Amino acid sequence: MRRRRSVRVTGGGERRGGRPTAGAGRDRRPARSGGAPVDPARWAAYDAVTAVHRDDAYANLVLPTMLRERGLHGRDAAFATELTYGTLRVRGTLDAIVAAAAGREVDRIDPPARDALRLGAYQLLHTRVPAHAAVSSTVELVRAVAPGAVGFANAVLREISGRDVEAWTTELAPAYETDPIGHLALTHSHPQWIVRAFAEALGGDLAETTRLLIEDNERPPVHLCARPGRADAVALADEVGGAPGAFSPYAVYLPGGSPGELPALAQGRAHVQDEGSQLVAEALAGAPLDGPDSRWLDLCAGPGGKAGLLGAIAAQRGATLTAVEVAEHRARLVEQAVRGLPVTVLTMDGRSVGAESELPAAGFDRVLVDAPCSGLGSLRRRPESRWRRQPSDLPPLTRLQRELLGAALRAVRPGGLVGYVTCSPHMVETHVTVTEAARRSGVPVDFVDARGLLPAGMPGLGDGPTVQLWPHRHGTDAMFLAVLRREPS
Ligand SMILES: C[S@@+](CC[C@H](N)C(=O)[O-])C[C@H]1O[C@@H](n2cnc3c(N)ncnc32)[C@H](O)[C@@H]1O
Repeated sequence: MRRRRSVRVTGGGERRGGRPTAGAGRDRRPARSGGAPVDPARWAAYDAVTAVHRDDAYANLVLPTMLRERGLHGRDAAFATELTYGTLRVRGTLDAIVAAAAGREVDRIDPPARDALRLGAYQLLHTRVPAHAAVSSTVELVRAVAPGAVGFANAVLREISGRDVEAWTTELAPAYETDPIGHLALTHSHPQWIVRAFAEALGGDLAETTRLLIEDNERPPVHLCARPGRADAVALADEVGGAPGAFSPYAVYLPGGSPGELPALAQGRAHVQDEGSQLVAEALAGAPLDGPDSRWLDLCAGPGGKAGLLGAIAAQRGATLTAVEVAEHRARLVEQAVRGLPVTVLTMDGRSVGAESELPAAGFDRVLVDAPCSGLGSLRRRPESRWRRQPSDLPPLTRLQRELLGAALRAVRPGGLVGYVTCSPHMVETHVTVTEAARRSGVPVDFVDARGLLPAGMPGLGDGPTVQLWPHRHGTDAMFLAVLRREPS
């Protein structure tokens, strides 16, 4: 029987089992039973992947902390990051291959051995690590975390190493002709329901859906937003060694993938923000509006990315922004993000428009609803999220989205504008929510063609009046934007 051995990462840098963490980056810890040592980068990747699967941790939060605590930099940190994010992203395909090689479902493999095998399979199938090194280092990892599974792991890895990833997926995926969604899901490592939702949002175009799935599996570049009035994108790009964005006038693409401790961020001249988020915020701020234009509202502000940009634009235009966030800790993040800008942060439920004096009905000229959503549009930035999300998440989310958009339509004055945004292309969170919320609100509205609010010449914006951005078309997260004008009274 295999013994389970839990390896736990704690905030204090201690692990059960006595392996030190803090400052251990240079250590070559001996394997437990006399094998070769496992290097710190693979340990970090293993511990991060395990924390995600066992503790529901987020890789983009847990891994940087681990790297810092263990003193991992440069190539070690890059390797640990590649292993962690890559393994989590393509877990679905890896699991099918591990199961086939093991002759049993992955659910029937002990979790420590299972995560080690996923990491080993990733190295064999998706990296240039020589096969013998991928196998031996993974076997040593298994020796440390699941000693009873060493022989099993060795056999499974040798079986996997006999073919490349194309050969494996050709064997395991259903035929494209009879089951295109199942084929794409296994080949490109996405849950089937998500592939189906993407295909629907792309009008059933499976070739384009495939391009999107491929893009979702790439490591995305970090985008910075040069805050208007505080920084210029071209100068910031020079300063950080990056490149100005293709579409947003504020965007800078950062080389190397990590913003680290950039002075521009510390000094509030810029913040990290996907270019798509910048574009939808800028679109709402720039939409033509008759009459007063000084009271802006962000109804779902945490953690404050769009509030930071809107606040900076508001400062230039003599407007003020009210930023509403229901979660206390996220409201505090908004406060940090808007420091020095003409923004008032309210910790309250955005649905209370008309019931709270700070959120008067018909009291705002421009209102943003950046609604809580499934996040299916930013899967490339959150490697584990595609496996965590479930179709059953959608009904409560869409109810909340409708209620928040209804509140926004109450909050905007006659003639004013509401921007509805999701970081999801799922039709029930985009078109269905907007149509239903507008119908139920009883507030008469017209759609503004959002295509005309985006930079001239931007390709692939569809037939309007709403806009769906896409990673594979625009290099942005898949942000959706609808702009509604409340009919003047
Ligand atoms: C998609 S995020 C907004 C992202 C933000 N606009 C930005 O750019 O950083 C949605 C936010 O809405 C908040 N939220 C959820 N329900 C809410 C409610 N009823 N009222 C106000 N905020 C709510 C969530 O806590 C979350 O912070």
